[in-house]
Amino acid sequence: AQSGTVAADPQQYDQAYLSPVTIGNSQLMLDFDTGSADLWAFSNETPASESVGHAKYDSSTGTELQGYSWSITYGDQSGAAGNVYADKVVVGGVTATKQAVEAATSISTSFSDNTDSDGLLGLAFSSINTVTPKQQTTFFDTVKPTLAKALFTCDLKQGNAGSYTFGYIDTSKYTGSVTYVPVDDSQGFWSFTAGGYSVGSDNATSGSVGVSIADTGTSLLYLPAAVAKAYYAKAGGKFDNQQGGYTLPCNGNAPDFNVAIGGKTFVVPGSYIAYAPITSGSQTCFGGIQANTGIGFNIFGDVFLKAVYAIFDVSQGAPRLGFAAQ
Ligand SMILES: O=C(CNCc1ccccc1)Nc1scc(-c2ccccc2)c1C(=O)NCc1ccccc1
Repeated sequence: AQSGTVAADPQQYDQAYLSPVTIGNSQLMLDFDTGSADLWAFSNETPASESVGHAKYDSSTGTELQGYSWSITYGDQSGAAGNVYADKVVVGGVTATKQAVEAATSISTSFSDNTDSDGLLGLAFSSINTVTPKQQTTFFDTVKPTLAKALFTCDLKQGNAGSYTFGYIDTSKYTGSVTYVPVDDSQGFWSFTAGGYSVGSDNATSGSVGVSIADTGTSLLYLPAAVAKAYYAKAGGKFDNQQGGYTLPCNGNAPDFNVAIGGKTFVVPGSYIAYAPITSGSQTCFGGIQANTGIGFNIFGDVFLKAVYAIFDVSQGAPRLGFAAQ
């Protein structure tokens, strides 16, 4: 049975985390993304003008899936599209001999401009893979039958290399016990329900945060507008139309954000929520918590995930998420 681990290296401000992946004879840095289900990469089929500074998948090692194509658009209107190959993919020693690899023939500027990232490795459910005419499986679904345990874990860190494991839980990565919650995979996401929340040392938890997804591909923590408002009221932040979101002082006094999941309270340190100066050297920071307006559910992105050890587990049949303090 297979199992393995791979580093997750943070970009500036932990905007994304990138991991080394071997596809055929190419080595690329991919953004592991539990919020989408396509493994796509810059390739020899990507226009040179769009792939300056990127490592590229050389599709000559793959077997083309004739007539297959893919096209994906994310909530920020970024996206990519292209052709599909079957090729060998190795992640941290775990090998998928015939993995659908989506070679990009067109890519939006936000991906072309981010030269650290050579593509995405989707880890959401394969039900939202965009390949047509026949949907393909994610890397995790492809290797799942060969894994020691049908699960993967994510241990992201603020400003430091974290890791993903496949097939085993690294018990040295967390403290205390793991709290498991049921996952509703009907929309293709790792979706769970979060409970009450509190700000700073207040212990009076309020309201209920509600339906949420665990999304390594999204940088920030998107919460109901009322919860974001309550947080920034205590944090001395404000909604800044020009910045397109909440900002707050970078001065190190941002309160923690506490949220109950499965009856256990998890703490997001205030230092994660003073996310990044709005312009280099500014004393005003863009907030790591933002309103989920227009999204329809909460996104527990990297700002939350780097505060916990997360276990994405389908070993029990029904999918579940495990969270532990780290
Ligand atoms: O799309 C994802 C997961 N992939 C994130 C990603 C990774 C690399 C490059 C681009 C995007 N997650 C989800 S689930 C639902 C949304 C969403 C967000 C805003 C409006 C509507 C839907 C998103 C998403 O787009 N996340 C990325 C993102 C970018 C900008 C602002 C918010 C979120």
